[in-house]
Amino acid sequence: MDTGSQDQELFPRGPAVVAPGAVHLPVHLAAERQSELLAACRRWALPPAGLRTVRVRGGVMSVRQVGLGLHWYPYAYARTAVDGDGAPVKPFPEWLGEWARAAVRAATEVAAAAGGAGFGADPAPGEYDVALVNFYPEGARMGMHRDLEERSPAPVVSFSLGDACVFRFGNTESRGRPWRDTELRSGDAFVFGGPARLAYHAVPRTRPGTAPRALGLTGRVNVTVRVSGLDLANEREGGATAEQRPRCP
Ligand SMILES: O=C(O)CCC(=O)C(=O)O
Ligand SMILES: [Fe+2]
Repeated sequence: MDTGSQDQELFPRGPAVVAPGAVHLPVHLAAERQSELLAACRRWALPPAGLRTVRVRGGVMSVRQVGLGLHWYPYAYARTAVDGDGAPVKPFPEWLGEWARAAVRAATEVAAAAGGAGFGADPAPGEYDVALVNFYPEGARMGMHRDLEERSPAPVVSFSLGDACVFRFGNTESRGRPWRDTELRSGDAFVFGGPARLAYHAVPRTRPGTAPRALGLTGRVNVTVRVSGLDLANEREGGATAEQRPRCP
């Protein structure tokens, strides 16, 4: 079915449990909050340790990224932009952790009302400590992957800004089916944890030109907020902790 923006008034989008432990929260961020988050993303994108092109085995990702709190690179975390300009990663702001916790609370209510799986214990204040900001210019996509570099089972919270996209949420076993496609629009949040924490997911395409005009963004920005479960101060320099795992460009 076409779920274009013109249908929004006729068929208001409600929160949905996409898989056990995976909840879509449409219009979670009001327009003002979206602008606030976008303004922050623009600051974070500036050097040092700003937006960069990510090299993976077999090429470069079409999505450009910047990390907060810790720097994610294929396929580990570090304290500095080891595959960028080498500068210390920008700090993770406390307010963004609070936004993530609020989204988890909202998603928990949705999951409970549906009688489904929750996310385990609510993350404590200050527990969210890293974020990955993804910028999708027209034509960018992200292949099927799992978020494996964190050592915490806490739910991942994703906030979307700008152009809508198709968000493909699969299973924990393989990159293949079954999966479910959800349209994520500007202001939507998506929370995945519990039994869905290690599920494969992807962004097969964005829908160029669908960003709310007032936001003033060409393209799509996604901010995923996570609990790293890592204390890199006590780990070896560079902080590589995860096995080499492919995240397709
Ligand atoms: O852009 C998105 O909605 C998903 C991003 C994602 O999966 C990731 O950063 O690991
Ligand atoms: Fe991901």
